[in-house]
Amino acid sequence: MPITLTLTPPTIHDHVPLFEHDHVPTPPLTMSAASYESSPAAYDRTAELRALDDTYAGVRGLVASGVTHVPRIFRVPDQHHQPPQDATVPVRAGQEPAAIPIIDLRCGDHAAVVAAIRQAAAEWGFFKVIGHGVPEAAMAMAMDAVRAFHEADGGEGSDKARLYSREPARAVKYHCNFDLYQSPVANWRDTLYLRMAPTPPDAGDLPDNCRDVLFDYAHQVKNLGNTLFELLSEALGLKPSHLADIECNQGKVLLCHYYPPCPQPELAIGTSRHSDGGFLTILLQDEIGGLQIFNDDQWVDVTPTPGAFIVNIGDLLQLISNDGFRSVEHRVLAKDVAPRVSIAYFFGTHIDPTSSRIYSPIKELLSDENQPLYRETLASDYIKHYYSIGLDAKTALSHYRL
Ligand SMILES: O=C(O)CCC(=O)C(=O)O
Ligand SMILES: [Fe+2]
Repeated sequence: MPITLTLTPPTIHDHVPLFEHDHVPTPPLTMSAASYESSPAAYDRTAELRALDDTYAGVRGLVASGVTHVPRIFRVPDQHHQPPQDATVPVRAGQEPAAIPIIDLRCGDHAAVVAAIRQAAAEWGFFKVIGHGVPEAAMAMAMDAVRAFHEADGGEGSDKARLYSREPARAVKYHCNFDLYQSPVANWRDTLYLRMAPTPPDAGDLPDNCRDVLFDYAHQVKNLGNTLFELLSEALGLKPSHLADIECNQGKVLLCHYYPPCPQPELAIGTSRHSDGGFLTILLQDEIGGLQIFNDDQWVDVTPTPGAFIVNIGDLLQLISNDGFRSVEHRVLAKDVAPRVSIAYFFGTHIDPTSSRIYSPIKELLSDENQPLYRETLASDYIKHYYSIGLDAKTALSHYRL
């Protein structure tokens, strides 16, 4: 299977404190639990990344092989668990989620819903929605299908082997870390990637065991996304169709994540801290937990709420709203209890690399008191920039700040 790799030399890991080993073996470049008990002297990060990639089996395959220690490519530097540089207080994990708003879209009071969304998007950048109209059965079936895909064997001829790729042009692919060779820390996570729009994938490309269910799920969540874009437009004081008119909802990507149980969760991270690059994300998580957002100088748990979706603002919506809405950093902790499944549905024209659309702060929102905070950007340039950085930094948006 052809895989195009862009290799970058290791960075932060050169400075990570090394683990103590009495014995210094040379790790073979094959995928086994033993090969990942790598030693300080023999550590070749790029080779180990490649070794993992070459298995086509991801973190799930590693765990299935019986690994009992977190391999170094996944080990998080100490500073990773610290807040971003501008924060002033230490991290406190395990916060109560008291203030993350839960918004009932069917409450019957349209103005109240718009006001709640305005406040949540401006203050939190994250909120949960209930009364959203997506049948709970469709949500449950999608989660089961994603779990089944990831837990299936990855041997020759399997869907996993067929789909394993990080080729940008492919609409349907499966891989371990889209930014494996860019980011300083490999995440304890595998992902099935489905680009649903602007061009829908061939049905035949989707794995047999989740094709119909995920198509149906994507259809339902697309409708919810359209509703949310209308509400968000109104929340900005614009006509309901404004965000759709400027094509914020055109590109659509589903990321179906699987976080295998981690033998040393304190040494690894499920998803490194990042903000989402697009306009809007609608996330479904199972009951395991681990998602946190960085709010008010601390990490706050986004606890599972049965039947709810989590909605968050992406970088480009922060840019065009001229900071009216916030794109907030979040991360997923590794857990040792059980596998965790989540499905993130991203909306953003920028996901289409051929898009020639330019985004800048929306003119109707600007005034003498509200001067533009960002320079304009070609949608495709933004995404290129975002992907070139990889997760683990919030520098993509700041690059465009005036
Ligand atoms: O798995 C999750 O809960 C979050 C995933 C996420 O943040 C992302 O895909 O951007
Ligand atoms: Fe995210």
